[in-house]
Amino acid sequence: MTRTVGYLGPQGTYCEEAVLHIYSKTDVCLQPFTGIDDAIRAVGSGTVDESIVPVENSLEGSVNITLDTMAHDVNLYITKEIVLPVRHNLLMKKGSEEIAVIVSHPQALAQCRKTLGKLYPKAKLKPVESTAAAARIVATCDGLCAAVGSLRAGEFNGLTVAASNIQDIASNSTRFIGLQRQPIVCEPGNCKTTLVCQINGEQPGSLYNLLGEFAQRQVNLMRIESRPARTGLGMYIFFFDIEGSIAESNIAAAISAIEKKCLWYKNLGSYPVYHVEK
Ligand SMILES: O=C(O)C(=O)C[C@]1(C(=O)O)C=C[C@@H](O)C=C1
Repeated sequence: MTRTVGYLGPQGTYCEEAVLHIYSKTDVCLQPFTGIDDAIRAVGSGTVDESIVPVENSLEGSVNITLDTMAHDVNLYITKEIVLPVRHNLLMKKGSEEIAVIVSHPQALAQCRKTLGKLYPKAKLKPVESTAAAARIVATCDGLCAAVGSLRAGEFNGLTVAASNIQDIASNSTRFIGLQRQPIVCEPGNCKTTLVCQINGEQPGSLYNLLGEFAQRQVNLMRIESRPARTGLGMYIFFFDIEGSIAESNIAAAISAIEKKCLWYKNLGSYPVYHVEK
């Protein structure tokens, strides 16, 4: 049976670009969603086999909706990571000159905030569901609007490029993850492992104690991110990205020690990392 892969649509998003670096269009059935959380929940409910969604950007940091949905709303595993260079363009209707409104995904607008402020100080920035949704809107607007998005989004919607490489930092890149209902076996090598847990924040040293379990086993942490636990103000959950696979004995031992010290805990899986060259 053909594998169905969900992503943040419509056609022309960076998310779709990440999917197409992993799968060929002829091998999978691509299913666009209007929201990142919809794409994630569709894996949980069995509507699609996998969804590929953004999780972190080098300029703007975490994509909170991805972290929160994974922690609170579904029980899924990360099965791959794709790091994609993100080069934004300002897309306009052919023949337009003035720009009063610039539309895009909030992450994309934020990644270009300084550049847009310099080029179009009077333009209003308007967030929409995705960069490709923004390009669609511009294709049907009165001509005073522009979209921040990819060259593909511009091409699909018949737009011209008014400015290219408008991200505030040239090396801008976004990490995407593939989510599935079952974990994969990731042989030690180019692997990462992600955990999320809630600790007892009222006990002094509880985070320090957790970190000690990694340190004493020479386990390298690549990222720590905290998000609200949703159990009250001042309560947090922590995401840990670890270098390596749970198939490695020191990582497996650190994880089982941590499990015992948390109020709740989820192992989000061990998975390979793919870097897309630009
Ligand atoms: O709107 C898109 O094109 C997306 O794929 C979403 C998204 C994100 O949410 O981070 C992906 C990559 C860029 O960082 C900007 C936007």
